[in-house]
Amino acid sequence: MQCPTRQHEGQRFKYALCPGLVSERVQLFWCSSLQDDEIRSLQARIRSECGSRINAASKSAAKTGQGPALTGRLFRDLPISQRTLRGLEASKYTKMTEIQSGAIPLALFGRDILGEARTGSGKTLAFLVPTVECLYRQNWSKMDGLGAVIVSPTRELAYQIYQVLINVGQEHEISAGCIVGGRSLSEEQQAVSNMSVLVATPGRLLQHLDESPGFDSSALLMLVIDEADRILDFGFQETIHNILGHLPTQRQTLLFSATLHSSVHKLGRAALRSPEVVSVHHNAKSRTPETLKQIYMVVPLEKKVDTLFSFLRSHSQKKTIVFVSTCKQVRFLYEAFKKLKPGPAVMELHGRQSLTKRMLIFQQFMERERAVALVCTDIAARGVDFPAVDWVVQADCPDTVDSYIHRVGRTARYESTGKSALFLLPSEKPFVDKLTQARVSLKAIAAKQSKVVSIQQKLASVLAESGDIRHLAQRAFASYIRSVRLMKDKDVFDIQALSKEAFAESLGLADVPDIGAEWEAKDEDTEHNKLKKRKNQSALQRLKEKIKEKKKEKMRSHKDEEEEEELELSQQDSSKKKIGKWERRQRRIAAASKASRESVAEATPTEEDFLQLVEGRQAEHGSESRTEVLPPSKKRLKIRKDGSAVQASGQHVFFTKHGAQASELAQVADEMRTVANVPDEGGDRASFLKRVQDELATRDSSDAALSRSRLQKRHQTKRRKERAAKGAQQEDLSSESPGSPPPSPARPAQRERPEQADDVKPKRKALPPPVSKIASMDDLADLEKKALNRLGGLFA
Ligand SMILES: Nc1ncnc2c1ncn2[C@@H]1O[C@H](COP(=O)(O)OP(=O)(O)OP(=O)(O)O)[C@@H](O)[C@H]1O
Repeated sequence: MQCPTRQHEGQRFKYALCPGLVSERVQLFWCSSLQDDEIRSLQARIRSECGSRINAASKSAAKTGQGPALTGRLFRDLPISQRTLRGLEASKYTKMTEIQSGAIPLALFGRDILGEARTGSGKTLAFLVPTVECLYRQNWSKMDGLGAVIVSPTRELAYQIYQVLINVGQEHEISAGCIVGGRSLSEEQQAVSNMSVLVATPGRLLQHLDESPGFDSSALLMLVIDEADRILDFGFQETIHNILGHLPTQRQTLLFSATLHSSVHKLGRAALRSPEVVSVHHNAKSRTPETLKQIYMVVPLEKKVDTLFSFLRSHSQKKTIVFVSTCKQVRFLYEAFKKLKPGPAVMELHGRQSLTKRMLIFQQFMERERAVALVCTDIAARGVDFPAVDWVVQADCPDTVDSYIHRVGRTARYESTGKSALFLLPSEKPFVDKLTQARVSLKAIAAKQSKVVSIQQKLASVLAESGDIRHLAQRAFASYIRSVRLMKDKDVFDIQALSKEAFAESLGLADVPDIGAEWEAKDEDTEHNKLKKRKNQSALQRLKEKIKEKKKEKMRSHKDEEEEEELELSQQDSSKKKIGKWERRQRRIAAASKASRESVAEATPTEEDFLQLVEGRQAEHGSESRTEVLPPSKKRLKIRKDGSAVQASGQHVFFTKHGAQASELAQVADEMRTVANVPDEGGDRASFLKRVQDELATRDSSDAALSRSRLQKRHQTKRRKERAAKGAQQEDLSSESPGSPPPSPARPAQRERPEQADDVKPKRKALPPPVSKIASMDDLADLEKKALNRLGGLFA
């Protein structure tokens, strides 16, 4: 089968304004004058060389299976134009890879191709060279409408293909553009009608085919579907079928994929006509490049963030790509790791970023040679050709073996080497068997625990400082749990095996975030139905439902609280009923007496004694410390055993060094310190109490001595008076016997109550009854002696 031919005259210099991703002017030079001779000779060569090589090429391609990517065949040996050759050489492409040497001759000959080759094996050139050549040989101009279209699953990949196209086609005169979602459709509409080659994502291409009036695809020569497996994974099957419906059936189609699954074959059947299957690594020992070293680590969920951080820090000079399951995880890890110093240099790439930002990061990461880690979702998993990536880390287990292969394919591309690490939860270990069955061999490695740093505390403080990052952590938590819930392969993904508390803690969260009751539901069918329902709802409806659900939950919890309160009250009531009248009265009396005791206790100087004595103890350390301990309010305080003081109102007061009341936090800290220091302080208190007792005893005995001497004085005065009176009597009544007058009742002076003596106050003995009559001076002396003895006994 030969390429369809079309002849055009008057081809002149063309350039194109790329209407999609890149707004710069791109010039693709096409032959300024038709070189009919060259085209004729090329067609003759293709007929003879490629036609004869058709079977041999596909057979040898299928046979090789392994070995170096480059075959030794040179681009210059191909029947291709000088312009394409110059473009290839300018881009440093001289030797062909296996997929290129297998697919290009067949494609030049005009055959449809179903190509399968490992990641990084050069599929892009395998379809770009035939595309450019096909248009060149047809003298294609913008007047002919759309000549070739290349469909790619992602914007990044489309942009990358577009760049290779303008490099390889730099000597040609061709208009090319890249159209992807995320830009204004109307801006593109005018430009697309002038394009000869378009690189497009499926959705946007269909939109133009449907809605752009000047967009003529009826004469299309070549359709390329790149990363077909990915396109199908993204759910573009229907879109592709609709696109096919717009395109002419008489066309050449090239379909490339890293994996040829039944679904890809199915698409191939719909899109291709009698294709040549070029599967260069079909029989290879491994489905991944030999230059790729692969390891896996079993990491518990709660250790994952620590392990990832430690890994990146210890590989900080490498260029690394980290894959996680969701955009929210990317956001959290990026923001959190940025805050942790010293940490790795990180970048983020995910689908929630604006197109401009995505492109900017994409470009920046491409240009960085080392010492950077790109945290991303599967958006960067397929086809994207970042140069010189040292490590691919899959922090979350991929959904399928194919996803794994695509992810690791971001390193060890073309002839370079690379390494990959897969983190698996203990419950995800069956994934290793699946990889082994799919001809992917990897070694088990354990992280050196001594090298794994725990960043949990640091994360907790980052989250405490920043509400935004805390919010990101909560969302990352929820989105991860949901992603595991949604995974189809239940042999590998077990939501029940996830320790949510520990996971939340590992992200620095104090509580387990609410992920929505529906995600916790265990019933598969119910869950499935709910998801189905959610899918069919509009975003607004979903939001409304969410708010409703939240409100309901609030009401429920409020009601629960109320119910609990009610229950408590009713329990109190019922217990009240059970208490008898007599007991209630007893309780009232007890409560009243307790209250009066407390009020007495508050009024009693005992508390002040403690306070003073504390002051006294403080005074041992100097007068300054004595004043520091005083609370500024000078309210009466009760000192408790733990060193805290209680105001009359019952509120705790803690003394600080400065005498002021400490803040709530400091109070808690003081409380903790007090509790922690109980043994020491207990020792202090014991000696302190002993000192108090000694001092009281000293004071008591001095009081007793004072009282005794006062009493003695009083007695002496009395005796003197009595003697004087007796002498006078004797003078008056010289006949009467000598002696003292009877003493007045011996009342000891009221002892002054020592202020601090309450606690050690001895019981007072009853005083002797007053003596009414004194018989003689001897009696008086005897009485005095007895009284003194009694008083002395009182203070002994
Ligand atoms: N013939 C060649 N000579 C030198 N380098 C090449 C050649 N072909 C491809 N490369 C380089 O190899 C790398 C991988 O090529 P390409 O992106 O086309 O691989 P791929 O098979 O499409 O990978 P994936 O399946 O991951 O998309 C690129 O950096 C590309 O520049």
